[in-house]
Amino acid sequence: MITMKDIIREGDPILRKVASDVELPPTAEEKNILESMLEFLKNSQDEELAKKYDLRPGVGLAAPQIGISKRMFAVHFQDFDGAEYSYGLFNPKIVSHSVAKTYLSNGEGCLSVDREVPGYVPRYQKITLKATDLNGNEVKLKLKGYAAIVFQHELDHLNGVMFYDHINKGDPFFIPDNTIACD
Ligand SMILES: O=CN(O)CCNC(=O)c1cccc(Cl)c1Cl
Ligand code: NI
Repeated sequence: MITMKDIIREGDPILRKVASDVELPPTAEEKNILESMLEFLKNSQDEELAKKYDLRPGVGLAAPQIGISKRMFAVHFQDFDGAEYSYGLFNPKIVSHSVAKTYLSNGEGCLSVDREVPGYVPRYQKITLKATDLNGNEVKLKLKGYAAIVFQHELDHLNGVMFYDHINKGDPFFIPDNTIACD
């Protein structure tokens, strides 16, 4: 099982690389890895298991964060209106997005960043994302608000982007035009 010792921390160049496409169909090993990433997220959100294995909670995990520079990530969370998202995705791609942006009023955090980085992280408010899921099916997801934010945080990891790259250097709590809080 994946534990915190497997999580790559900032400073490791792999977090700044553009990850490589996964050749489809994925190998059994690639599927096992993605399934273990999803299992980590579920474990990290289970009070007993998180305590037992000293896991920091996460709603998403991208392969570069466990040292694998491949275009795959897992998400496991409920959004504010209770919709559940639990996916392992290969080669995710944003195919369209809103002009409008959104952000979480408490900012973002990252398992690869062992420090608080305060500030708003403006992201597209709505995205349409295409990918191949763990069962080998093409999925097309229309996401907005918190779900859109989480998927964009993970997709950033596949492109070597960290959440704090989006925080305004001069004023971390600057709110750009066309940007509204998601919560
Ligand atoms: O890349 C994934 N992680 O680093 C897992 C830890 N961070 C979170 O769960 C998290 C927390 C707040 C906002 C967002 Cl958008 C995310 Cl994703
Ligand atoms: Ni992260």
